Amino acid sequence: MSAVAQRVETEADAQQELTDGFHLVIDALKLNGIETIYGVPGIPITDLGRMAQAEGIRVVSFRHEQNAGNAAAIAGFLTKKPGVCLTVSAPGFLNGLTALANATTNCFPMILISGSSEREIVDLQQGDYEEMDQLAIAKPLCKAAFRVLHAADIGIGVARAIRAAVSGRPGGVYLDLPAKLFSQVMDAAAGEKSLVKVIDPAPAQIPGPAAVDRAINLLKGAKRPLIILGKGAAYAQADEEIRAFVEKSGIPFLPMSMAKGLLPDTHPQSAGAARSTALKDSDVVILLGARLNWLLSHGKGKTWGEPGSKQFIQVDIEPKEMDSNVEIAAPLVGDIGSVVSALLDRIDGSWQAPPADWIESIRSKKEANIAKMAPKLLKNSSPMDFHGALGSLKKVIAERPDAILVNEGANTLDLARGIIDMYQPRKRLDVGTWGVMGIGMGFAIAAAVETGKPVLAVEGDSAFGFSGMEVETICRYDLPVTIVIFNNNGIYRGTDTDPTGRDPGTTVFVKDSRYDKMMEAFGGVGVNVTTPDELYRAVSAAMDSGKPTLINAVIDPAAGSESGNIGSLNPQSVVVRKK
Ligand SMILES: CC(C)(COP(=O)(O)OP(=O)(O)OC[C@H]1O[C@@H](n2cnc3c(N)ncnc32)[C@H](O)[C@@H]1OP(=O)(O)O)[C@@H](O)C(=O)NCCC(=O)NCCSC=O
Repeated sequence: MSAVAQRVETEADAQQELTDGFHLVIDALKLNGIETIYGVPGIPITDLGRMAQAEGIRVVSFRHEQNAGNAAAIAGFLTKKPGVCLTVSAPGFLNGLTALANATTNCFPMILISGSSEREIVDLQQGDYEEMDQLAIAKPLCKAAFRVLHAADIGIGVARAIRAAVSGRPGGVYLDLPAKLFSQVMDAAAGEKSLVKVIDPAPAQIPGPAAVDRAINLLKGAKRPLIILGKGAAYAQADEEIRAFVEKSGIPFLPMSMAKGLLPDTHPQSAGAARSTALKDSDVVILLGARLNWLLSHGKGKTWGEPGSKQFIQVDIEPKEMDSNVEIAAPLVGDIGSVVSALLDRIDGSWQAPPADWIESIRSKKEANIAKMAPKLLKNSSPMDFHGALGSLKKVIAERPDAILVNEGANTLDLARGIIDMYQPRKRLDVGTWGVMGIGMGFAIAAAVETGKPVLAVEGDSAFGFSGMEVETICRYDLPVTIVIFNNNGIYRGTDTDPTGRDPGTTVFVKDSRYDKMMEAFGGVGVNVTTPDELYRAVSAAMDSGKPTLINAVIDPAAGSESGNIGSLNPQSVVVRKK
């Protein structure tokens, strides 16, 4: 019981049991099955964290709110329950907001709960401690934003936040809790009654029969059909239905990055290693929880072959997603599980497998690409190049298919995505829709906390920098996280120079840094490796030990290309200035 609640209890009728805002927030979260809070303590939520811990909620305290927010977001993706991030007011809130916006963009259910300063002072702009109109700032960056002013409304506020985060298209929700709310006191029985258990927070959305017919007819008429699996399909946890749909239909599938493993990358129907062919030559494409955004070249242009050569079936829970970039011939609005089950029912005796020449053209392209890649993965050179190092990590994951792979960087991301095969759903967590750097340690921590599985975070040296201080958090909570830093001394590569000779080049870091020493500073294991063989041995040992480990993998500073394989997004100057 908080000091305030205690004092009021002794002063008032000793028979009357009281509760306060702190307890009501905790009770509301617990009632709705929230088992973990990710956050950073401070005014005015320090006691909330302490009390939540005392009440049995797992509270994971971070060093920076952005990382706590990313952890909450990916916890939401992994569990289909909203991940909760708790922050202090103004600056802490703003630090968490990047993660909230990223969660919304990626459709991860998350609730950012921030303490805030007094309404009366904020609204008159009288300069309160950490004064900021947080609700107004959060609104455009999330699905919904709520503020609770009275203890009796905490139950409703938490319920609304949960339902908004997980129903329909999931996303980020902001819940503003002013400092004064926490010490508001009310009768305990009335408080308990005011709590709301959210029933059926994400109701199934069944597709209309006509929409299913339209999609099935299109698929039946296709000569070169393709299934694209997005992270929405991974989120849905309809793994068996999706697998059955792919296998019974016989249609080749192409997984987006975080959908890898829904079916194993080694599955005979995978078109992952024949991506260009699959996109360019297909005639009917069914998008399962994948959006036609930049990652799919907006469904048009040379990636997609001849203009007009494509017809799209799109499965999405959000009707407004349809026709966002190109015409969708067969929109299928509903949740992935319900839609796939409906499609599956229609794959009956009259279904014919796709034409053999289509299957063969994907297979031969795939085999050619894999054969071309194979020798590069076996190179045991020192310093390492990306392919040699990733060849080692590919083996590590093949031997531990239930491990979770977190991945960010430029070349480190783009090459790992293709090279490291995934075998199980929701085991690959990466930069997602925005291609955002900084998710690494937050994702790794939540993956370990939520699943208890070994986590391998494969990080570019630049990407790691955004969340690197959380290695202390990993050591403090003794989490089974192995971090590999691909250290090539800079962003993209480590060879740039300042043409004026005054400063370091804008994309380089301190040469030959030893990131492994950071881990040792906090009692974890640090290892420095220079060959793929050493890397394989060090990562295998770390993952088997379950001890927090950071492996500094020395990569040739000249290895790597600008922006990995999305260099075309980087504008280039067309003017050469005369000196
Ligand atoms: C936009 C993309 C979806 C598409 O990239 P593409 O290069 O077209 O495809 P990728 O999937 O990367 O595959 C590249 C090629 O490798 C082939 N490929 C894929 N897997 C394999 C395996 N296992 N073996 C052999 N070859 C393979 C694939 O068929 C392609 O060849 P072909 O079929 O022959 O073409 C991707 O680049 C992406 O997800 N980018 C996000 C990057 C990001 O977020 N960066 C953060 C910012 S970095 C900050 O600077």
